[in-house]
Amino acid sequence: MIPDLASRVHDHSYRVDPIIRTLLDTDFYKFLMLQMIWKLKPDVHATFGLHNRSGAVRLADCIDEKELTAQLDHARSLRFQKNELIWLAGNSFYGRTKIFEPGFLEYLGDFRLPPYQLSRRNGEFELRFEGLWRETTMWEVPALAILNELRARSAMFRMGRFELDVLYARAKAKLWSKVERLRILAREGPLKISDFGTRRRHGFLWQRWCIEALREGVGEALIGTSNVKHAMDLGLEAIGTNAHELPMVYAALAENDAALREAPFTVLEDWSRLYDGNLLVLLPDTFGTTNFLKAAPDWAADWTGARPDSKPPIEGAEELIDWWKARGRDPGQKLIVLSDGMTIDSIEASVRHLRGRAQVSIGWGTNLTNDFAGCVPHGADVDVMPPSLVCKVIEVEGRPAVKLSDNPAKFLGPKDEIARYERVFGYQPGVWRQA
Ligand SMILES: Nc1ncnc2c1ncn2[C@@H]1O[C@H](COP(=O)(O)OP(=O)(O)OP(=O)(O)O)[C@@H](O)[C@H]1O
Ligand SMILES: O=P(O)(O)OC[C@H]1O[C@H](OP(=O)(O)OP(=O)(O)O)[C@H](O)[C@@H]1O
Ligand SMILES: O=C(O)c1cccnc1
Repeated sequence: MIPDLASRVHDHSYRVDPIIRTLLDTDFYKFLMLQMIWKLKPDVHATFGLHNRSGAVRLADCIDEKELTAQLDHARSLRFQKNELIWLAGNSFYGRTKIFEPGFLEYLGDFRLPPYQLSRRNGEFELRFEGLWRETTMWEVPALAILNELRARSAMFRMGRFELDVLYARAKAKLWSKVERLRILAREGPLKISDFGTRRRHGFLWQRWCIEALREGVGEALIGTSNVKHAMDLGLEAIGTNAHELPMVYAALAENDAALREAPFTVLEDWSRLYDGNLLVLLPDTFGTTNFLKAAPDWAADWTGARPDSKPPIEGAEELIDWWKARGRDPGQKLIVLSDGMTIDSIEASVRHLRGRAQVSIGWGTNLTNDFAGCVPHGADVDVMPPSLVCKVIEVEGRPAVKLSDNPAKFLGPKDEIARYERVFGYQPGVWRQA
């Protein structure tokens, strides 16, 4: 039973209240990827780093460094509990039992989050995680969830009991109005939606409220949550695909341009050695979607679906549909996971547009689990707007990691390496926009 949220925030403001309480409080795809890393790249070192894309919000201005340290240290003190490992071992995921090997579960038994490096520069935190990839990768989601929740707490710290009550009442009503629109959408035709909102959520219990509200509101249309702890507790499916870090690390490890060009497809080959069925979802945009699809081996078109993650959703989906058609596959049988900054408006528009043309599934993140805009009693929205924080792999075995994406705002890496990747992959900026 979820406690009264306003009372809880009020009552918990006087002592350390751990944000991450279990290592299962993370995205399911992290476990899928971790098993592959543990099996195929156990000795690779990869550094992850925090990157704040919202220039206007300086985290160190609103988050107390000591509190941040206490939260990060608490997360480092966690171990997987026996019952959690038994659940991971015995539960079926994507219709498959024993998706995790016994050796991997044994590895998890000894797992703890590796050390972190925290410093400050120009009013901003620098947070880095250096070490083995099979350890550092697990920081991404909890680190982001901690920072986002600390920021939300700092905004709520000065609010009184009734202001908090109104804040949550408004946020609940706001979410419910989205649920009502989804109900209409679900009555019109197929709808599949999943919570992807762990990393940028307002808080753990708020995320749970959102998931449970969605479940009551849309029923079967809620296919699950990417959050493993919520999935376990609520008896929901754990949902996951794969992330940019895989091609980013493989690319950084490439010894020459030819190997670099092949790296995104080597990732797919390795992934398909471990997983099949609905877990074969292409992530085409790491170094640009158009060139990825053009260069992709024909067998890639046999994968179950794709997750376009940086073009506007309809354009991204249309490009995939054209590609499957050109490769002689039926797009109507393919799964398209839309997950980049989805809002209720873009969900409605893309689901309606794509109905009957492909199987669409929505991964709903920030706009599900951290939308308090217009809910603050004094109207100071800026304090509750989630900053665009990411925690990305930045260095691999001493070499810089690069992400291009279809959206230049998401580029990562040193300028000269970005230029090299653009050349090697034949990156085509904005080609899709002119279509
Ligand atoms: N961040 C979190 N991660 C996992 N579980 C959580 C988290 N926050 C709350 N819970 C769980 O939700 C329930 C209600 O939480 P809450 O913290 O309000 O309980 P509590 O009795 O006040 O405990 P505490 O004083 O330790 O916070 C408890 O079962 C708690 O374990
Ligand atoms: O609804 P949202 O808040 O967008 O959450 C979901 C997004 O989060 C992840 O990427 P992340 O933003 O961490 O990195 P990226 O933007 O570089 O893909 C994921 O790839 C989704 O795009
Ligand atoms: O599994 C995924 O693809 C996923 C989950 C959460 C957030 N972003 C992506």
